[in-house]
Amino acid sequence: MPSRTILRFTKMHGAGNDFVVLDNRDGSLNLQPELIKRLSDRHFGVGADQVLVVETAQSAGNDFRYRIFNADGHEVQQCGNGARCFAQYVTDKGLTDKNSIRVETIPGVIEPQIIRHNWVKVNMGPASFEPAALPFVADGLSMRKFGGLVQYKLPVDAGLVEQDLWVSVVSMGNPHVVILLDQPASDDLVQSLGSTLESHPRFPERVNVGFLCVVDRSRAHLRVYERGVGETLACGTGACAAAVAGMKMGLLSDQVDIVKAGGTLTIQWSGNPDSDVLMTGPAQTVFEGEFYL
Ligand SMILES: N[C@@H](CCC[C@H](N)C(=O)O)C(=O)O
Repeated sequence: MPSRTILRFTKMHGAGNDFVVLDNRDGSLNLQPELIKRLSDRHFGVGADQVLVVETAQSAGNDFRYRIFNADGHEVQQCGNGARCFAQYVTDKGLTDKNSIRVETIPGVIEPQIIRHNWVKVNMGPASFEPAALPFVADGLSMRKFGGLVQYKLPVDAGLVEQDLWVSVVSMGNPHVVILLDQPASDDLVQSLGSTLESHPRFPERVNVGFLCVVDRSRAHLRVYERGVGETLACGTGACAAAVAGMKMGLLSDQVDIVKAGGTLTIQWSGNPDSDVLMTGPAQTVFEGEFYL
């Protein structure tokens, strides 16, 4: 029997947004795009929307470093559902005995807190509505205000939709465009408009596309076509972005349940520009395994 190099992993999900979680505290993993793509592949690999990596913190006072890779192999800045799974993972593995941890990500430190087993609240830091933060090239576009939120008139040609579309942009450390609809988005709309906007030239680093439909002031439906993945059953930063957009528009209260195909996340935000966005929801281990490299 030939010897095989084995990569141990944990499969997790947060509201159906699924992850392969790797422990790289010793820095030994070679996290090349090819490996990420193989792990994420639903037919030839484990299957995941994102690969999450646990590393040691680089600054004193922080507990861990958290790296995130989309299924297409690209490293990205932030992942909300992943943040809850990250906290549950380091707790389950006994890597910390703290209830609340400080976790380094590319845009800054986030603070997940275990509320109870498999239920995590995360301080995701502030939202930004500045185009440059995504980045989004807004030059020359018409703008209007919806409540306190700027909307941009974006020319789109996406098969089903060939028109000017009013959109808002939000950075949760990673880029989001939010489209407000009167009714929940159809599959066709999410696929055609999602894929077109994800790589629209106005978003040079591509974008996550959220389709928001408000039910009442404390509840909204959301579908997200994620950058580097396609539509997922839930997107945590997408829920934060859509919720704060809806709050700024005056349509949602300061605590809202965002309902997605895979589950519901609760988002809280005071509305002050510098205040942090809080996200609460599930984080579940599914299985552990060994991947043959
Ligand atoms: N599923 C995530 C977001 C993951 C990253 C995103 N696709 C991006 O490219 O920015 C979440 O729960 O936030």
